[in-house]
Amino acid sequence: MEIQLSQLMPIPLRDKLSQRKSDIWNEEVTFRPGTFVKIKAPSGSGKTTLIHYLYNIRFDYTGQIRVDNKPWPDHSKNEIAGIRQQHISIIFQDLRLFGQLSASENIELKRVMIPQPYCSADKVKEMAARLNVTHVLQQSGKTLSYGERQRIAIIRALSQPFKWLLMDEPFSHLDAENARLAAELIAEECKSRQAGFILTDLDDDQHFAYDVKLQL
Ligand SMILES: Nc1ncnc2c1ncn2[C@@H]1O[C@H](COP(=O)(O)OP(=O)(O)OP(=O)(O)O)[C@@H](O)[C@H]1O
Repeated sequence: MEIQLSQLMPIPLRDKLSQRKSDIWNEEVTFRPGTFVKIKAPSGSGKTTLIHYLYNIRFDYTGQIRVDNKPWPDHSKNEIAGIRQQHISIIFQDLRLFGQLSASENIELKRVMIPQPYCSADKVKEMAARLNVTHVLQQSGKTLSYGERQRIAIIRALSQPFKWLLMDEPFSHLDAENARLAAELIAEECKSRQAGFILTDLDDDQHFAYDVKLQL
């Protein structure tokens, strides 16, 4: 599944962004299937805005985003729901766990959303063990530390099928060792699905062998 951007520009940021050079804003960009893409940008330059455009939950832009060769607005509601269940997964910067549900229930909601779950309950346990969060699985979302929330959000995103994984500063609350463990798991899961990812971050990093590096 290819994602193509054509002359994409956030309407509220047009004046600010048109004054600086970007590899993405107002350019032609194609994200090829299976590629590991890093998008680097300083704070406030639109990383979250871009991720929300790519996931089709924010629409205040000019230009076009084509998913599977079709602009987002031309997809029906059912098609969009299907793409989010089967083809595009996401780790939000603000994580978006349900505070009243346990960590385990937060993951389970996503895992069983599709009739044939992609990933088994044992696989979830295995991922939790690898990311050192087994001990918080029964804890409510609102009592988790941000680092724990981030790892639960990563596991939740990996528990569904996808061809693209969108990640908005996915290691911002993790220490170096836990970030390394999370990156290793994400890379493995992407490779096994022949999936790509689009990751935003503030700075350079060595977490992945990126195929493409872009400046926002
Ligand atoms: N709906 C909106 N209307 C106007 N301005 C907005 C809107 N949403 C975000 N902004 C502004 O757009 C800019 C980019 O915001 P965004 O959250 O995308 O940046 P970011 O690169 O993800 O930042 P950070 O690294 O701090 O998370 C910010 O200056 C923000 O204040």
